[in-house]
Amino acid sequence: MKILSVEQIRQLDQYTIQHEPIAPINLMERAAQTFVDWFTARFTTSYPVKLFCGLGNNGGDGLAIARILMQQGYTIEVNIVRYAPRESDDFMHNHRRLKLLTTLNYIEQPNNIPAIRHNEIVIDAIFGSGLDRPVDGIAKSVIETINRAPAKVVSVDIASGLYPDKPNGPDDVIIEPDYTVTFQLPKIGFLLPRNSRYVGQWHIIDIKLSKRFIDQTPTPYFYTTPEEARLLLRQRERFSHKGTFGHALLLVGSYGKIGAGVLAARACLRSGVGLLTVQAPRCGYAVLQTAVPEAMCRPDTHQYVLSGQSEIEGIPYEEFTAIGVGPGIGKAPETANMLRTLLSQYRNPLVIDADALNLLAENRDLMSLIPEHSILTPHPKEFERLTQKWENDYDKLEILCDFARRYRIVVVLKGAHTAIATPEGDIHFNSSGNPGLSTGGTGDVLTGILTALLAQGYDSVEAAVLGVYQHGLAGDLVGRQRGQIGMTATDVLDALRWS
Ligand SMILES: NC(=O)C1=CN([C@@H]2O[C@H](COP(=O)(O)OP(=O)(O)OC[C@H]3O[C@@H](n4cnc5c(N)ncnc54)[C@H](OP(=O)(O)O)[C@@H]3O)[C@@H](O)[C@H]2O)[C@@H](O)CC1
Ligand SMILES: Nc1ncnc2c1ncn2[C@@H]1O[C@H](COP(=O)(O)OP(=O)(O)O)[C@@H](O)[C@H]1O
Ligand SMILES: [K+]
Repeated sequence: MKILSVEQIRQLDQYTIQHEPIAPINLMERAAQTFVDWFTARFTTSYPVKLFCGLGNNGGDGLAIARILMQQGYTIEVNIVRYAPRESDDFMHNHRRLKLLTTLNYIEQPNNIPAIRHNEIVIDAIFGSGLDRPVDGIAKSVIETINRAPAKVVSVDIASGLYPDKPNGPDDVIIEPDYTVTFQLPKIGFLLPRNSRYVGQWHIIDIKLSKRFIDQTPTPYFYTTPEEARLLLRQRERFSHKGTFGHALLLVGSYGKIGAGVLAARACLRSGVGLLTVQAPRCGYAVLQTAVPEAMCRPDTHQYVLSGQSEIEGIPYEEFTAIGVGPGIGKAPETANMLRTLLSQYRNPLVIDADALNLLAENRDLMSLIPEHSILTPHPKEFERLTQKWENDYDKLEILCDFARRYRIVVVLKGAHTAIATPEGDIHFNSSGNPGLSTGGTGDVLTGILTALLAQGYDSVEAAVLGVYQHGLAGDLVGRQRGQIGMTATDVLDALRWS
C-alpha cells in the first residue's frame, strides 16, 4: 500500500471530487459515515460520547459524525473549539444541519471546557491533516484537558496537533489517543517510534478515494499489507527437488553465543532452504550437530571464534547460493579477517547482521566491498554505528535512504514497523509484529529467514519485504497463542507459516 504526503492526499481528495465526481460535502458525509461504521462496531450506545471539533474540514467531519451517531441513538455532546474567527465551507454546512438537532457548546476560553468523565468516549476532530503550525491558545488548553482525562479517546484521521509527514517540536501539545481512525491511507507519521503516544492503535477506513489517482502517484513510501506479502510468496512446483531451493551457508557463533547460530540455522530450515551448511567455531560443533541435525556443519579451525578456516578446506564461498553472516560471531580479529575475505570473494547478495555490522562500522573500508543488493539488518543502535546520530525520525529515514542508495544495498532497519530501504531509495514499512519480539534471538531468526529466501532465488527486496513480514506474523501468532510477554525466539521460528 502506498503512503502519500499531505499534499498528495489533498490532490487525491480533489481528483476524487472532480473525477468520481462527488461534491466535497458528500465526500465528507461518506467519510463520516465510514467512521461511524467503525465506531459502532466497537462502542455501544451505552457509552456517552463527547466530541471536540475544530473549524476546518476535520471539524466538519466531526459535526457530521455527531449527527449520524445521534441518529443511531448515541448520547453525544458537541463542543466546538473556537480557536480562530473563520470556518471552512463544509464545516459551516454541517454546523447548520447539526444546530437544528441539538444545542452546541462553544469553547472560547478555558472555563468553557467541560469536565470529561471516565466512562465517556472522546472523539477528537479538532485538527486533521491541515495542521501546519504548533497548536496554541484555547485549542492547546482543550488538548491538554483531553490528555489529562480518564476517558478513551478516538482521533478522526489523525491526532490533533500531530503533523502527518514532518517532525513535531519537542514542546508541541498533541492529543494522545487510544485509537486513530484514518482515511484511506496511512500517514508516514504513524510509523515512526517517537510518535507512538500520538497514534495509539490505528485503523484505516476506506472512503473510496480514487484508486486510479493512487495508482498513478509516485511515492518512495510503502506499507506492506498482508495481501501484498502473500502475493510475494512462491508456491512449490510438484517436480521440485532440494536442489531447486538453493544451498545456504551461515557463518555464525562464537564461544558463549553458539545459540545465535542455532536459532539462525533452525529459522533458515523453517523457511524453505534446500540445503544448509553452518560454519561455526569448533566449540559449537557438537551443539549444532545435535540441535540442528538437518544442517551440515563445518567446524572452524579456531576453537572459540570464526576464522573462516576449516580442516576440511577453506570455505568455497562461491559454491553457495546465499550466505548469511553475523549472528553471535563477536568481533575477534580472526573474524574481521574472515569477513574481509568473504566480502572480497563472494559476488552474490549476502545477509549481514549483528557483529558483522559492527565489524563494518569499525572497518569502514569494507563497506565498498559489499556485493550489491546484499541485505543488512541493523537494529537502530547498529545502524547509528554504521552511519551517524539523527535528530529525529524523519532525519533517520533520510539517512537510511541515502545509505541504501549509496552502497546499492537493502537495509532492514529493525523495530516496530521495521523500515526496509532499497537500492532505488524506496522504503517499505512492515505491518506485522508486536513488542513480544523485543527479546534476545529474534534478530538471529530473521537472518536465517532472509538467507533462506535469497537461497531460493527471491530477489533481495522481495526477500526482505516477505521475510520481515513473515517473521512479524510468526510473532503475532505466538502473541495470540501464548501472549507477548513470554515469547521466545524459538517460539517465533516454530510459528513460521509459509502458506
Ligand atoms: N479534503 C477532503 O475532501 C476531505 C478531507 N477530510 C478531512 O479534512 C481534514 C483536513 O481539513 P483541513 O484541510 O480543513 O484542515 P484541518 O486539519 O481541519 O485544520 C483546519 C485549519 O486550521 C488552520 N490551522 C492549521 N494549523 C493551525 C494551528 N496550529 N492553530 C490554528 N489553526 C491552524 C489551517 O487554516 P489557516 O489558519 O492556515 O487558514 C487549517 O486549514 C482531514 O484531516 C480530514 O479529516 C475528510 O472529510 C475527507 C475528505
Ligand atoms: N516493538 C516491536 N514490534 C515489532 N517488532 C519488534 C519490536 N521490537 C523488536 N522487534 C523485532 O524483533 C527483532 C529484534 O532483532 P534484534 O534487535 O537484532 O535482536 P537480537 O539481536 O536479540 O536477535 C527485529 O526483527 C525487530 O523488528
Ligand atoms: K483529529
